[in-house]
Amino acid sequence: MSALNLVEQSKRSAAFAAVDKHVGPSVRVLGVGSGSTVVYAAERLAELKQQNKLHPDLLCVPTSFQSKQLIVDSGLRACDLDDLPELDPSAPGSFASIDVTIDGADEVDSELNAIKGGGGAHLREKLVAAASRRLVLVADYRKNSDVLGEKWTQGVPVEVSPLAWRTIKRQLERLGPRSRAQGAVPTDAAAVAAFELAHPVASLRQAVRKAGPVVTDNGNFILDVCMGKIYDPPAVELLLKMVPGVIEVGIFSAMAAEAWFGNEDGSIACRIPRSEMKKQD
Ligand SMILES: O=C[C@H](O)[C@H](O)[C@H](O)COP(=O)(O)O
Repeated sequence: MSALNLVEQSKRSAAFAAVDKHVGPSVRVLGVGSGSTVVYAAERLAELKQQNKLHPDLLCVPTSFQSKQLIVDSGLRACDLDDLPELDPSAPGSFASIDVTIDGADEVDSELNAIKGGGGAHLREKLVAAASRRLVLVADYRKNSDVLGEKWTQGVPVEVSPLAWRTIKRQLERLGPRSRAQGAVPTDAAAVAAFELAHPVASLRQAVRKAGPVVTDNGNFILDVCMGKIYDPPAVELLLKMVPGVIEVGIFSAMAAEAWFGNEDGSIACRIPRSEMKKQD
């Protein structure tokens, strides 16, 4: 099998396995992620729908324009996040009105912190993930990592306001130890040790087959911020998010409950956060 086919096959097997495990007739509201791996999840959902194995009134919450098309093309019903009924506020976890969300990832570390937004969809993806009782990631073996930034070296996708993208870029690039020492941003010890590079480099993501920048589904720009390995994803997420004009950061810290990977040898691995594994030992 060629390398390309191997990657596609591993995406497909991970997506099929995750859907089979998590999307049965009891799931009433499903979040549908974005990207090339989720295409296979949608393929499996369409099959299950044909076989009457899904809830008859299943609602699917999209995370992007692409995701909505996948839902509609699979014969499923799309529903906006804000159209979901408000749950009993006194019930535990009541904010989570989505039963489960299946989404892709660009890189996943041992605690299931993830980098997302390679396709520019991370703002809506994070909104949907935060409203989900369970976030399940699906990916091929190239995304399976110990530390974020080890395999995904294109930078953390950061959605920013087009109004002042140059100013935001400069501020993001000042998030090195020197600017922290000057008091430009918090000098919190965890944040200082959070990433590898003293001077992050942010680049405006350029469109392909259109002159100029990528414009997200929300009308914003994307800065890809290279900062080497990310040793403390929650601290870095917070640090980036504090820069005025940053709309959403493509670091998803401690949001995923499970990650399914298609391996090179054709097998499938399901991972939970390493700290959870230790508790189960
Ligand atoms: O913005 C895009 C999303 O975060 C995707 O889920 C992520 O980039 C992974 O995409 P793919 O499955 O194509 O590798």
